[in-house]
Amino acid sequence: MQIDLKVLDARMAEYLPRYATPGSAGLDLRALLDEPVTIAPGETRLVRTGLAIHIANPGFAALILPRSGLGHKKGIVLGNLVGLIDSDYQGELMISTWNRGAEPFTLEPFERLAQLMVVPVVQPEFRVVDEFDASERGEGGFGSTGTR
Ligand SMILES: O=c1ccn([C@H]2C[C@H](O)[C@@H](COP(=O)(O)OP(=O)(O)OP(=O)(O)O)O2)c(=O)[nH]1
Ligand SMILES: [Mg+2]
Repeated sequence: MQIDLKVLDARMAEYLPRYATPGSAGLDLRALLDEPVTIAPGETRLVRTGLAIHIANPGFAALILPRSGLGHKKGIVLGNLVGLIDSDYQGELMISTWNRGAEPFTLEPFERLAQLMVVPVVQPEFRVVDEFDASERGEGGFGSTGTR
């Protein structure tokens, strides 16, 4: 599959997203910054990537996810928890960067900050009914099958 990609800032041309290994699900996204930025504990900053994609096919979307190492060790995750990139979005990919940790974090220009995963999407039609066909679970939820 191919997805159109625009390089919105020439500095990103040498950092085009690529799969790090043959089995990678995600592509690292880098921070487009003029200089290092320090994000205080609790602070959220919208960080540019300098890239835009147009997925075009409504059967796909992309998710922006945290990088595990930054998230676990430094507390750098996403202010929206997960970013959803619609197939018709043509604007710049932006990373809502939340320092949920206890220490200030200095983000360096072009540092790998988050990752992008392309996923299949279905857009079902909704058929309004009065009753559902019976299922084993029925309406049980929120621990109804036990907690361990
Ligand atoms: O982390 C993110 C999340 C979203 N987007 C872009 C792509 C997405 O297609 C668009 C809209 O995102 P979403 O629908 O989640 O936000 P919204 O608050 O509902 O905005 P809108 O009214 O534009 O749909 O913003 C990003 O660049 N980064
Ligand atoms: Mg929306």
